[in-house]
Amino acid sequence: MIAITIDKAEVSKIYKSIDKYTHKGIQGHALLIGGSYGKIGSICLSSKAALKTGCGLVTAFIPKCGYDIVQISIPEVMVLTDEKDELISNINFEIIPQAIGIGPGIGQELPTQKAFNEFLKTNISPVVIDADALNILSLNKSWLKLLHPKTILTPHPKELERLIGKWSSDDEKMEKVIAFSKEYDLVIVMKGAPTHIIDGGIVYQNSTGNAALATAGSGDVLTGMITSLLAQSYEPINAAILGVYLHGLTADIALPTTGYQSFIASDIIENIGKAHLTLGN
Ligand SMILES: NC(=O)C1=CN([C@@H]2O[C@H](COP(=O)(O)OP(=O)(O)OC[C@H]3O[C@@H](n4cnc5c(N)ncnc54)[C@H](O)[C@@H]3O)[C@@H](O)[C@H]2O)[C@@H](O)CC1
Ligand SMILES: Nc1ncnc2c1ncn2[C@@H]1O[C@H](COP(=O)(O)OP(=O)(O)O)[C@@H](O)[C@H]1O
Ligand SMILES: [Mg+2]
Repeated sequence: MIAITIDKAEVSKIYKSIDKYTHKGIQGHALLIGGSYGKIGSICLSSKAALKTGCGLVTAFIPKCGYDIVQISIPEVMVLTDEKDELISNINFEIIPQAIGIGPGIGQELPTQKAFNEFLKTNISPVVIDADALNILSLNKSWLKLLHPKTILTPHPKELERLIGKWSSDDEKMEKVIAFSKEYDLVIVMKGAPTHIIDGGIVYQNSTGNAALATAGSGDVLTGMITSLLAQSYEPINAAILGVYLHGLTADIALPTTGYQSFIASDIIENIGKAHLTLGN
């Protein structure tokens, strides 16, 4: 196993500054798929985080009940809706996104499971899989072989346990995740304190972030950030490394003004700009 610390020196090697002559059409189009009745906020957070991380265009694919919510809360984001009101049942779109993030707030209802299966069979874009989409994979493990190489999975400890089963020590957990990453050729963002990223036999350990991130929606924001970087043509492993680093750095930057208690997921989004500025333009 090779172990690498994700610090400023490491991310500076992969960070791409913005070209003076770029435009929104070549800056990457990210599609965020998720939300269900009562959990539209998750996709608002992911979509806004994607825009703030620098991609040129963001579209949210959500159930109909979220249409006004997303349009009003983030006017910069375009919206496509499912035919169903309260859940996603048929993921159908004509745009060609450069990356897709799927799962925040999507729920695990049977029609949503079926839609996710169809999506996996037909999708051609690089993907980040999070939250309930991970739980759906855990319920249907044979679908794991439908994932393209280097698909990014972002489980928190409970989602990870559902995917790979229980472990009895940190060493055993790491062995199991490495084996899982190798078996399906996946990039695993193993969220925690600290977050590790596993790409086969290489394990990256993040150095940013603090307990302020233990707040609702902070993972939804991370999904938007990594999807945005993927859409901007970062290789999957580099999108995961840079996304996790910047996400943690926002909490380190904000902590002196928010304290641990009052920091919320929207504060991550507000500080993405300052985090980016520590690396370049
Ligand atoms: N505003 C919104 O719309 C929000 C929607 N969310 C969505 O709600 C759905 C359910 O997500 P949840 O993650 O809450 O549900 P889960 O049932 O997947 O996870 C919650 C369980 O995991 C455990 N857990 C979480 N992090 C842990 C850690 N670091 N160490 C140990 N145990 C840990 C908790 O104790 C709890 O038992 C997802 O689709 C998610 O995207 C949440 O992200 C919260 C905000
Ligand atoms: N104590 C902590 N220290 C550092 N990072 C944390 C801590 N608690 C949570 N995080 C980070 O916050 C995020 C939580 O993600 P997740 O559990 O998916 O949240 P949600 O589903 O509510 O959006 C992860 O990136 C995780 O690493
Ligand atoms: Mg989550």
